[in-house]
Amino acid sequence: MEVDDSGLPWTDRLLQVSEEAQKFAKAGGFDILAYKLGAQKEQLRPPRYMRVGLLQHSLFLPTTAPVEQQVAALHKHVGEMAAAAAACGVNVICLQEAWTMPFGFCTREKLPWTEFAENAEEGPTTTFCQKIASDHNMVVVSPILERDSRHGDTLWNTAVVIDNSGAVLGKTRKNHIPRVGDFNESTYYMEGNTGHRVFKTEFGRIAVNICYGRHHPLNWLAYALNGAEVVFNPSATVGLLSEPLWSIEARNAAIANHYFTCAINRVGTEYYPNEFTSGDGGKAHNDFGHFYGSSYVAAPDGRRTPGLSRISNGLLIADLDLNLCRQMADQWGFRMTGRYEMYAEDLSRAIRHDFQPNIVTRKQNTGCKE
Ligand SMILES: NC(=O)NCCC(=O)O
Repeated sequence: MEVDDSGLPWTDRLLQVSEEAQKFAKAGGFDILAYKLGAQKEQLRPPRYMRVGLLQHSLFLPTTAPVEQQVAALHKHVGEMAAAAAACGVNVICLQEAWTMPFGFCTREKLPWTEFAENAEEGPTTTFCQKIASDHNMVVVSPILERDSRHGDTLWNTAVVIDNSGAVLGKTRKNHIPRVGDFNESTYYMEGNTGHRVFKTEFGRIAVNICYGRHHPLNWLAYALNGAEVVFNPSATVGLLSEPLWSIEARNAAIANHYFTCAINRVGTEYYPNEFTSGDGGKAHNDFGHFYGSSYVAAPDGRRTPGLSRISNGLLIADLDLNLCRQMADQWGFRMTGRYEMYAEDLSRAIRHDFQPNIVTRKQNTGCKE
């Protein structure tokens, strides 16, 4: 059997969780799972492990509590989960989409939900995450609702990336805004304008494909073109809508793009004070349905970790040997065999207003005998 540097099989293996982390988990009522996704031993390159931590959680106060109190409760509990991740030696943690707030976009009401928006560079949540990052030498990916006051107070769905020194490395915005089910986010913010940034950290190159972007294979591809080795997919999605797709999309993206993917979803059912409808003839209701958690990590060779719970708060830790990305690129050659010029030509034709689909019909094919 192939072994890695530690002499253990390089396939999946459960990691030990430190006692200190277990204490945090018991006190905070959340699960911790830890796995290793190793690579084959190479002669010239030592293994290059990045230890990631994925956090999934519910709200800690009702959606009707004062905004400041809701944010403070989330900071407190998520801070404890991050401390558990630090106690496990995590290098990079990623929080769930819009982690500081209820996913109140279903309501289409502006207040109080827009009051959760914050400045990405200097807002209280970024300051909070900077301290976690510098205290624990850990990169923090913090997806928030952004208020961009330099551009007319516009709102964005943004992930802030803070490096392990505590400095803001940059931000990246959600590229694809859903128009499906109760996901009425297009009432609040537009498609992101930051492209497919990849962030070079001390531990490896990371990117963030926020939620609905996971349904778009070309979106995943663009992060690979820019050299991502790990792509986080912080999400907020509900069972009746997307659960059949959940285990497939991020895993498939990992295979197709020779990188690791980390799919993260919140848990719980959020209730809103005023009823809203789903535009499907059904009855008005006060809840968004069940956010099913099930966060997981997928490797470029198709392996994946088990998922966190569908109902409980949790921290998923995974050791990723980034050498596996190039090993899979060499083995399968998807990047090498991709016909990018042909796709680029197809795309540039398809976006023209006078586009004619390239369909061969009998009538056009005059060279053939009837
Ligand atoms: N947050 C978000 O974009 N949700 C859309 C639904 C989905 O992609 O599953």
